Amino acid sequence: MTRQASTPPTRDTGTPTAPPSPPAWRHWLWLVALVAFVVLLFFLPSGQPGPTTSKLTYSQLLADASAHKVDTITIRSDGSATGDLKNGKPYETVIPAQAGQGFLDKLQADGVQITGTTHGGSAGSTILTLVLLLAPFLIFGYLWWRLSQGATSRMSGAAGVARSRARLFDEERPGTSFADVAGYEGAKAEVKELVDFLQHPDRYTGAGAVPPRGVLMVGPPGTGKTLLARAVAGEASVPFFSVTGSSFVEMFVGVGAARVRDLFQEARKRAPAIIFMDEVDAIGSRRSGSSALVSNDEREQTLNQLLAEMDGFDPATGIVVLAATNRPDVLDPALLRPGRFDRQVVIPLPTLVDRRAILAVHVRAKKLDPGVDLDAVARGTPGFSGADLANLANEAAIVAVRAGRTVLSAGDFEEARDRIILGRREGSNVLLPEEKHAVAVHEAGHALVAVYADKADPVSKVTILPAGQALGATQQLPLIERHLYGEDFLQDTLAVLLGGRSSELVVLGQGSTGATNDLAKATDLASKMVREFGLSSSLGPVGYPADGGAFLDGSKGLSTRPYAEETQAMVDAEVQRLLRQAEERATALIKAHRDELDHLVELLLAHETVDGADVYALAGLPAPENRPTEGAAPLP
Ligand SMILES: Nc1ncnc2c1ncn2[C@@H]1O[C@H](COP(=O)(O)OP(=O)(O)OP(=O)(O)O)[C@@H](O)[C@H]1O
Ligand SMILES: [Zn+2]
Repeated sequence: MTRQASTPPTRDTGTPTAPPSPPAWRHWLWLVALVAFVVLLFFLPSGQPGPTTSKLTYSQLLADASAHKVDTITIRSDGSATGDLKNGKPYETVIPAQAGQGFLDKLQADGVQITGTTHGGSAGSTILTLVLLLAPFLIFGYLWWRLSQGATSRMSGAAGVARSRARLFDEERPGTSFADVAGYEGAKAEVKELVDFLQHPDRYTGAGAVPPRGVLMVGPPGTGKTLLARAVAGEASVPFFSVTGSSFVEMFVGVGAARVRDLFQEARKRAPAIIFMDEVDAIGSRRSGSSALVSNDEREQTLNQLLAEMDGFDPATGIVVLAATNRPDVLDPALLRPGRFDRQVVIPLPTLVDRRAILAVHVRAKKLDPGVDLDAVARGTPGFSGADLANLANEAAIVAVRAGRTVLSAGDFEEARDRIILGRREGSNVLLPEEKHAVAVHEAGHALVAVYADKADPVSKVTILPAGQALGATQQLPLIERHLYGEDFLQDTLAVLLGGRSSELVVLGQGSTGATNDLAKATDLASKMVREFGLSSSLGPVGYPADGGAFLDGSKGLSTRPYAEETQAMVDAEVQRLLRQAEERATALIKAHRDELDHLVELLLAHETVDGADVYALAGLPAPENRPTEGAAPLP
C-alpha cells in the first residue's frame, strides 16, 4: 500500500535553469583516448630493433673492432651506441661509463668511423626525445583546457561548442518579483534586506555596518529557493549569476577552483550582483563524503577557493551570495563561519496557508469553475512542495483539456492530486483473477484497520489498480496538519501498515510477497521508535543518531553503531515486540469486522477504486469530515 499522504513522493521537478551535468562517459572517453595516444607515441617511434639488428656486448664489439669487422659507430650520451658492421648489418650495444677516451682511441686505431660523441646524438634526435617526453604533458594540458571549455559552453547553453571566453554560469536579469513568491512571508522579510543593500551598498558601509555576504537557504527540493533568489535579484534589478554546485565538481584537480574564481571575477565586474549557488552541498560537503570518481583534492580546492573568494571581496562591491541546499548537515562548518554563509533562511514545506497562496499564484492564468475551492485543495495536499503544487495546477489543466474543457473543475484537481499521490494508475487491471482478489483482501485490510484504529489518519481512497511496483494502494490523508506524532498515532500507523498482511492471513490463510514494502516500512518505523524516539519500555529514553557512522568500540575496533552489541539485541527484541503487538491489534480488528471486510473486498473487485467516504459508510461510522476533530487545535 502507499501511505504517502503526509509525505507525498517528491518528484524531481528540476530547476529549469539548471544545466545538465556533463555526462561521465565523456570524461572516460577522453581519458581512454589520451592513454591510447600516449602509449602509441611511446611505442611507435622508439622502433623496436628489427630482426636484422644484432645486439653486441661491449667485449664482442671490442673483439669485432680488433678483427676489423666494424665499419661505423654512433655513440649517444646515455651510453647506447648503434652502427654498421662491415658486412652491412646494423648492430647496437651499450658502452660502459668507464670505457673513456682509451676506448675511442682503440676504435680509431681499428679504423672504425666514429660519428657520434659522448656528448649525445644528433640535434634531431634530441628534439625528438624532448617532444616524446613532453607530449603526454602537452596533450594532457590541452585536453584539460578543452574539457573545461566544453563543460563551460555546455553550461551556458551552447552545447558542445567550445568558446574562447570561459562562461560557466547563466547570467540574466530576472523579472521575478516577491509577488511571484507566494506565502513564506517570514523568509521574504529576511531576504528583503538584501534588496536594500544591493541597491544602496554605500549606505551600509557609510554607517559602518557589515553588510551581508552570504545567505544560505535551507529546505527540501521544490520549495522555491531558486524562485526566492531570483526574486531578490528582480526586485533589486541587479544581474543574477546562477550555478549549480555539482557543475564545479570536475574530474581534474583545479578546474572547479578556476571556475569559482571566474565566477566571482565576472560578478565583481558587474556588481552589484547576486550569485546563486544551487546544491551548494556538492562543493561544500565535509571532506569525508566523496564520490568515487571525484578526488577529495578537487573538492577541497574548490571549497577553499570559494571560501577565499567570500573572504576576499570587498563588502562595498555589493555582491551577495545566495546558496541553497537541502542537506545543511553535510556542509563543511567552515562555510558557515562569520563572513561567509552566516545567515540561514529556512524554507520548509509550505503550510496550509502557504499552499493556498501558492495555488492561487499558479491558477492565475487559468479559468476556474465556481465550484473549485482552493482551500479544500490546499487542505488535501499536506506535504506538497511549491513545485508539487505548480505541477498539480498544471495537471488539473491537462485533465480538463483531455475532457475537452477550458474551465477547470473541482474534479480535475482531485484527479490530478490522486495521480500525483498515487502515481500514474494504469487504465486497466492486468492481474490474474486470484491475484486481484488477494490484492483486494490486502488493501481492504489496510483500509479497515485505518478506519477502526482511532488515531490513524483517515482513509480517503482505496484502489486495486496497479501502478508501478505497487499492486494496489490505500491512501490516507490527515485531517489536520501534523507537526508532532504521538505514540498512539505511531502504534496505529504500525497496525495499519501490518493490516494488509493480517487480512491476507485471516482471509486467505497465508501471507504473500505483497506485504514486502509494508513490512520494510513498519520495521523502519518501529526501529526508529526504539532507537531514536525513546518509545520503548526496555531501552527507555535513549536517542541514538539515525545513521550510525563509524565509532571506535573498545576492544572490537571500528563499529557502525553507537551502542553495544547487547543493546542491539535489545533493540531487535523490542522492534519485534512492537511489530507483533501491532499485528495482533490489526488481526483482532479484522476478525472483529470480518463482514465489513468481505463487503469492502466485493466493492473493490466490482469498482476497483472505492472512496474513503464509502468505506466509512460501510463500516457504519461517520466520515471523518463530520467527526468532531478533538485534539485538532494547534498546540500553543
Ligand atoms: N512559494 C512559491 N510560490 C509560487 N511558486 C512556487 C513557490 N515555491 C515553489 N514554486 C514553484 O515551484 C517551482 C520550483 O521551485 P524552485 O525551483 O524555486 O525550488 P527549489 O527550492 O529551488 O528546488 P530545488 O531545491 O529542487 O532546486 C517554481 O518554479 C514555482 O513554479
Ligand atoms: Zn500493503
